[in-house]
Amino acid sequence: MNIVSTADLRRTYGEGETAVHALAGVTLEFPSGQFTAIMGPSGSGKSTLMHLLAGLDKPSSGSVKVDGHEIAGLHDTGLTMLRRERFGFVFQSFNLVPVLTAEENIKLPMTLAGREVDQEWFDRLVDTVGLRDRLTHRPSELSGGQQQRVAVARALVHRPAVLFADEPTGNLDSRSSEEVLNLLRQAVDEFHQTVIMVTHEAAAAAIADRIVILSDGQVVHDGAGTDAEGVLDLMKAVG
Ligand SMILES: Nc1ncnc2c1ncn2[C@@H]1O[C@H](COP(=O)(O)OP(=O)(O)OP(=O)(O)O)[C@@H](O)[C@H]1O
Repeated sequence: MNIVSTADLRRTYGEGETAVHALAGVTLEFPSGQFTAIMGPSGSGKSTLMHLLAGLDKPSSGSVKVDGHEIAGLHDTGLTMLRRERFGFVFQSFNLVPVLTAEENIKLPMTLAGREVDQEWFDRLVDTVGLRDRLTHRPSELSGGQQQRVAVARALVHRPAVLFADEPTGNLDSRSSEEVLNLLRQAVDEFHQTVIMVTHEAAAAAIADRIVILSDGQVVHDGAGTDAEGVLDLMKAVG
């Protein structure tokens, strides 16, 4: 089953001669339980695509469906609800709340939604991300890798339909990157999560089941995952 799908998705910034076609007709399907890496050169439309998929921006034309329902026409409150209920987010800049402890940060999506935290799930997440002994620490007392692991747990605490990751390893050293990527992989393999990750790092994309490459706002490659060398070859092949 497709959790998210797009049809002829377009997003144009500006008008007339100066218009930028950030997305120029993208049709993609994202089945449940798949780990997709979205790649492409700078300015190819990766962030624009992710923002549209996640209901953070509205398309100029075309369709975005979540669970088979069109979201392009939803009002802001509807989109906010959708994001809160169905999506989890991990960004390059961890985006944790500085005054909250790691535990409070992880539980925040539930607190905001006024929902009870499933303690068993919380415990499993905390053990998976390896932060049991850091739960009372504030973000400033954690390393970058630890902060990103808090962010991953936070993104999963409400069991989202899709976890969106935007350059999740962009601010991390290679060891922390590997830890965070392995966590995302575990989320797919063990928790049957669906992950859509934007990255320009071949080593990061190599963890995915599927590689989508954008160029000038269009899909120029959509195929099975491969190792880092294979990803680099793909990137070269599409120019
Ligand atoms: N708010 C905006 N206003 C005008 N143009 C924009 C805006 N956002 C993005 N663009 C343009 O749309 C195109 C796609 O941008 P986008 O950020 O989606 O690319 P990207 O692949 O994510 O790039 P990067 O890897 O550098 O983050 C670029 O040409 C960019 O300059």
